[in-house]
Amino acid sequence: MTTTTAVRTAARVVDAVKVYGRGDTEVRALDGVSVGFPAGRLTAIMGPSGSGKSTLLHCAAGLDTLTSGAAYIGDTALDGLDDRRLTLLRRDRVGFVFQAFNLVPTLSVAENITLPLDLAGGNGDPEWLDALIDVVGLRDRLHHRPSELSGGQQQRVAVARAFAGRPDVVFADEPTGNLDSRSGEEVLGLLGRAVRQTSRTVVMVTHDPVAAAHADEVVFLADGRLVDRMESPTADKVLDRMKAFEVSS
Ligand SMILES: Nc1ncnc2c1ncn2[C@@H]1O[C@H](COP(=O)(O)OP(=O)(O)OP(=O)(O)O)[C@@H](O)[C@H]1O
Repeated sequence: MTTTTAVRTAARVVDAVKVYGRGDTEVRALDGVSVGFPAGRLTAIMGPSGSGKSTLLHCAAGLDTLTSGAAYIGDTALDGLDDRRLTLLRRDRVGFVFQAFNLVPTLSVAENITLPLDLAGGNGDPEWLDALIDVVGLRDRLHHRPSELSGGQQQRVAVARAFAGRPDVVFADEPTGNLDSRSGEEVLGLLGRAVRQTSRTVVMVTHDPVAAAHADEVVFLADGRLVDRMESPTADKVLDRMKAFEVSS
């Protein structure tokens, strides 16, 4: 029997190229990126503005397609999927958290959390949902409407919703971008707990070194290329690495 110590990747891209526009207006947002996001970990994607962070996240998550190269969720190649299968994969195996909370104002907190499951025609796993409500600390708010919650609480609902269907990987694009620093810390702490307590995978785009310090690892992009990776980041180390980009650009 062969034993392997290789860490399973929840999502990855190989030789990812994304070109927007044509001719004079052509932008090479991703220029040959190969990166894997290990299962059971929180990975942050950092880099200067315009370096391709959101493009990488969207292409890795199947929200956008690559110009060339390949994107995988687990072992499933996204470019081999027709629209229907891609929709099912996004629904069943991927969760999303965006800067805007995107909650449905007329639904309660509980209904917002289970909305993806309801749309998929299932009830989800009651024990999982129950544990999740404790992880996000929303048990006493379940029957409130989003407008009755603070921004931080609303984003916690969005995080719970993203994890509700036990996805293989949750993609978060600037999840603290609309929050004050205290609420942002709460949501980041929550993402970290969700990864540790539920063994799920989170990939998060951020421009904030303090946010990136919550990750197990940071990957750095510059000009559409992967230029560095940092294990066990601290805000200071990430800030120093980002300053080096300013010097070199
Ligand atoms: N839909 C689009 N059409 C044309 N160009 C685009 C499009 N989306 C992104 N770009 C360009 O691709 C490059 C990478 O953009 P992207 O949003 O991925 O960067 P980012 O690192 O997330 O930036 P920021 O930190 O400012 O959000 C930028 O030059 C951007 O202007």
